[in-house]
Amino acid sequence: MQQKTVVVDVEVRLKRGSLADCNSMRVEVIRWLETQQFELIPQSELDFSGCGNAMILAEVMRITIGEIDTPAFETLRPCTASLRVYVYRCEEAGCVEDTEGTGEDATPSCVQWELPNVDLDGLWESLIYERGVKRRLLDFVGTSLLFSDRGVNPMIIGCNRVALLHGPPGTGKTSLCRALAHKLSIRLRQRYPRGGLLVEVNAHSLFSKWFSESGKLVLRMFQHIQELIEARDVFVCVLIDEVESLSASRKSAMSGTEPSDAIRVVNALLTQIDALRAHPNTLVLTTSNITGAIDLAFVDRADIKQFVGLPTAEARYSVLASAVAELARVGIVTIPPADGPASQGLFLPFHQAALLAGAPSPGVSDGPAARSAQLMAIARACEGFSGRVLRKLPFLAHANYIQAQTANAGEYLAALQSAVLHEKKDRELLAAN
Ligand SMILES: Nc1ncnc2c1ncn2[C@@H]1O[C@H](COP(=O)(O)OP(=O)(O)OP(=O)(O)O)[C@@H](O)[C@H]1O
Repeated sequence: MQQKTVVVDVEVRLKRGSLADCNSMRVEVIRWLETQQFELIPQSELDFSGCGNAMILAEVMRITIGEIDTPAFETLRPCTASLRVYVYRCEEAGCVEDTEGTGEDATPSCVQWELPNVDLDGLWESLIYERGVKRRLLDFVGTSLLFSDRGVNPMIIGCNRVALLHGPPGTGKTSLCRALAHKLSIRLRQRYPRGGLLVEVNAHSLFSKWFSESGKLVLRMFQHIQELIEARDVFVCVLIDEVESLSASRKSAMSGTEPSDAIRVVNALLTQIDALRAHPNTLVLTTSNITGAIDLAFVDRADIKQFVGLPTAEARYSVLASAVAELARVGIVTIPPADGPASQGLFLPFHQAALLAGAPSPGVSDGPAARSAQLMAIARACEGFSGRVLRKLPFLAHANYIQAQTANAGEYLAALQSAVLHEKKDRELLAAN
């Protein structure tokens, strides 16, 4: 018998209103998968329509394969993998804003999500980074939990359970933090049966017109977080966005242009973050656009500092391919029936597309190879664009160059190319001014 070595995480989302028992479902899914020979593709959805299991067909909405740590090109099948199956239900209500003040003066101090949350489901898979970025974040949490389980003395080995994601604007840092919190609430379900909570704080908002009140605001907010943490069967992620604004305030305070209030507020925040360390069911995720501007006191608290850069050619190709596939799914982009269902056969995988020499011949836009070559040329032209810009281009391509209910794939890709050229010109103009 072949040895089962590679661990594969499989997430099973139950349908809305499903009353299925998660443990029984887990057993059913494992039983089915262990007999299957198909290839497991990392971060893809599994087609289980032909599984022949009445319980799975009636109750399951989606089955997703997690990150797989095998060398690229190595084929992995369910029957030879070691499967870790997680069954979950999504909280249907979106985020809730906890605001300070009333009327015009109302300032959202934090936003709270119950996890797993329907609004965040699929976000992790939609974010495309170089190999290892997501794995590193998951491994960081794994090590943090192991150390706290084994009672490793924090005075001997520092572990604050604080992560800092930094990089250019629009590269998906905030989204990645939200997606990580959602993912953890699914994967840590056995440990935290009541699920998770994500409390999102925008650091900048702590220093706006509420400046003189900020100290109190920080304390009140962390008191609230402490109350949430008290329930030991809930995993609480605290996301602090734009942490560089804290340092800016502290620096200006130290140079004497601001009252000592600013120093007190930042110190209060750092003290509160330190206090969270005592609770193993918490994780602090922070983001920043300007790495150099972050307070060293803050940087030192982060156990890991993950740079999140502009998308690589492979990521750009995948983001754009997923956008065209989505438009094909809803029938806005059409593909010839001979190419198969819209969800498949639209584009070749990146490594195959990269082998296609140059752009496709003019006028030839049908068939996965021709489309992939065209998309590859577009993806290459998008060098320097952030993920945020890439996600907007497919909309602009339609709005500016199609303006019809449907377009064939060739027409749409030509529109996408025009949208990219337009975006580049806009950027050149902005840079020149
Ligand atoms: N690598 C990527 N893959 C897929 N989508 C991405 C990627 N990077 C960014 N996006 C998309 O861009 C949008 C903006 O992302 P987000 O706001 O999380 O970025 P950010 O880095 O936090 O930005 P900022 O620093 O300006 O706050 C999201 O819709 C996200 O899904």
